Formats: sequence, structure tokens, C-alpha cells
Amino acid sequence: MATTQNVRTAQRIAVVGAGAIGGYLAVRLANAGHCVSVVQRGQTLQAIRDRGMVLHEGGTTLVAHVPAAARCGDLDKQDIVFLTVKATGLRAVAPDLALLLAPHTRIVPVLNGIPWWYSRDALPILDPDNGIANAIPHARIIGCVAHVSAQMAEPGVVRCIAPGKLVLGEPGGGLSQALHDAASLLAQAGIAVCASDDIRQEIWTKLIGNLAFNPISALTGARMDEIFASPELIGLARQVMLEGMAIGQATGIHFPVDVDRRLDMARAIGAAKLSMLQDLEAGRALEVDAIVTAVVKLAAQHRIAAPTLKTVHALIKERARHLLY
Ligand SMILES: NC(=O)C1=CN([C@@H]2O[C@H](COP(=O)(O)OP(=O)(O)OC[C@H]3O[C@@H](n4cnc5c(N)ncnc54)[C@H](OP(=O)(O)O)[C@@H]3O)[C@@H](O)[C@H]2O)C=CC1
Ligand SMILES: CC(C)(CO)C(=O)C(=O)O
Repeated sequence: MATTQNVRTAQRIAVVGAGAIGGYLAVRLANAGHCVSVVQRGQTLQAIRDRGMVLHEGGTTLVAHVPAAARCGDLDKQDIVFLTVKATGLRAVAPDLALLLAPHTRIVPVLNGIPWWYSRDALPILDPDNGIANAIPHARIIGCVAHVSAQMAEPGVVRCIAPGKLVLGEPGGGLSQALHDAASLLAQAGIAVCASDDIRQEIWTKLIGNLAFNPISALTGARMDEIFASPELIGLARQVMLEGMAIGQATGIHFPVDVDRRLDMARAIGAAKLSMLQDLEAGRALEVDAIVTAVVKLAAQHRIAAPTLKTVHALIKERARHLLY
């Protein structure tokens, strides 16, 4: 982990997908004096145009009257782009992102699960036709893991349930000036952040929690605190996490925490409704491929049995399929 330097000048920042995480970032960055615009669709786009983007966090409310566009092409070139649509929405927005890019612009996709850029060869399921990779140059990406819990209370209104922190990292590892600058930008906006020289380790450390808790929450309807209150559910989550750690280790990941410490991190989120449950309740596509299927594929490639994970995967895959009909 590295400390960050100050970014002193106002930056041109686009947030593509002003939902829970995107809205949180947009409001905080706009309130820190940056030139923030959002790209959004539907009711939320109209709500942001009418009332601004609203963030409720810990008893305070912040509002940002930011330009809101329906298309990337309606905005100028940016200094930095936060890509905050769900994994299931990436393919649709990717082709237009190039319109936001000046020669120096970096793109920060904030995603749960394994991102499309992680390994094209091992995980074609995350970007089957290479449509995302072809549209977003790999060299522009700064990886991001969000230990934050936020929810859309209504269109244009975000409730931050647990502010947590963001971790940024270069996809290939190591530190860079661009990484420090992006982290500094967020830190100055009051967002806890650190720059990691090993974003893949950070992705897996977060992922093993999502791997267990997101499908369990979506299958049962339980919030995080309710999962912890059930010995059966927490036993199931623990087993899925252990299998996930074995798969990550087989791919070369060294986990900085053991399963009990990782469970403590999840417990600290409290009464949060996990994002997969939020999606299910709203009738939206579930991020099953990025969070669960990708790990199941890696288990097969590395000949790891993972029987509990495979059972959970079969259940959540079917649940997600029925949502589409
Ligand atoms: N929410 C959370 O607490 C956390 C989420 N994450 C991860 O962060 C990522 C973002 O999640 P989250 O913020 O919850 O997602 P949301 O669904 O709340 O936000 C995504 C937003 O993008 C908009 N969008 C999608 N496609 C388009 C499009 N083609 N054009 C314009 N706007 C579009 C959606 O609009 P519409 O509403 O119309 O669909 C939605 O408002 C996910 O990978 C998630 O797993 C990580 C940590 C915590
Ligand atoms: C567990 C949590 C809230 C942590 O940020 C999350 O990632 C999710 O809801 O998908």
C-alpha cells in the first residue's frame, strides 16, 4: 500500500452509470470541486436532471447538480472516467467510452467479482466476443475494488450504508503516478482509498466474500446481519469461502487474511442488503458470471473439486435465469 500525493487542480471526471456506487462517487467528487458529469439512462437520468444527484450518508445529505447525459458522446474528453455500471451492463456502454478519452485519460471500472480485463485467455465468459476489451484499451485501466455498501433509495438518490474504502491498482501490478493521482483525487473528496501494488490479491480478497454472501443473500432474501445470525447460513458461507480461497491459491494468489478474518470483515458491514439481492428484488440481471461462474471455471481449470461452491452456483444460476422470464 502506498500513500497518495495531492491533486490540486479541478479534474474533468465522468461517472458512467450513476447508480449506487457511481452516485456516491459523483456527489463526493463534485462536492470536492471537480467538474463531474454523469452518463445515465431512464428515470434516474431524469431525476438527476431535475433534482441533482443526492447522497445520504451517516446523517448528512449532499447534493450535486451535475451535468447528466444519456450518451458519452454528449460529454467532452475527460481526465478520468469511473465506470460504475454492473458487470452485466459493460458490453452495452463499452463502445462509446472511447469518446471520453483524451490521450492521458484513465478508466476506473468499479466492479465486484473478476473483471473482464483480468485474464482474457482463462475467462472468455466475462467478455465472450472481446467487445469490452476491444473498446477499452487495457493500458487505460486502473483496477478498483470497493469495500463500500451503498443502495439506490430512489432514482437519483443514493444511501451509503457503509462507507468503507476503495482500493486502486494497476492491472499488471506495481505503482505508478497515475495510480497515485487517482487515489489522491478520491482521498481529497473524503473517500477512504489506498493504492495497492497487487490489485489481483485485493480482487480475490473481496471476491471470496461476494462469492459466498451475494448468492446466499439472493437465494434467501437475508441481509448480511441475518446471514450471520444463522449458524447454517454462516457455515455454508464459510465453506464456500474456503473453497474460493483454495481456487485463488491454485491460481497463485496469496491471501493476506484467513477465512475467519475475512468473515469478520463481512460481519462489520452489519445490516447491509447485498447488491445481488438488491438486483434480484429490482428484477435486474444478476452478476452471477463475474462473481460465481468465473470462479467455478477457474476451479475446473485447476482441478479443484469445490462441491459446495458448485451447488451454490447451480442454484443461483437457475434463480438468475428465471428472472429473465
Ligand atoms: N452497491 C454496492 O454496495 C456495491 C456494489 N459494488 C459493485 O459495483 C458495481 C456497480 O454497482 P452498483 O453501483 O450497485 O450498481 P447500480 O445498478 O446501482 O448502478 C449502475 C447504474 O448504471 C446504470 N446503467 C446501466 N447501464 C447503463 C447504460 N447502458 N447507460 C446508462 N446508464 C446505465 C444503471 O441504470 P438503471 O438503473 O437504469 O439500470 C444504474 O443506475 C457492481 O459491479 C457492483 O457489484 C461493489 C461494492 C458494493
Ligand atoms: C458486501 C458488499 C456490500 C461490500 O461492499 C458488496 O460488495 C455487495 O453488496 O455486493
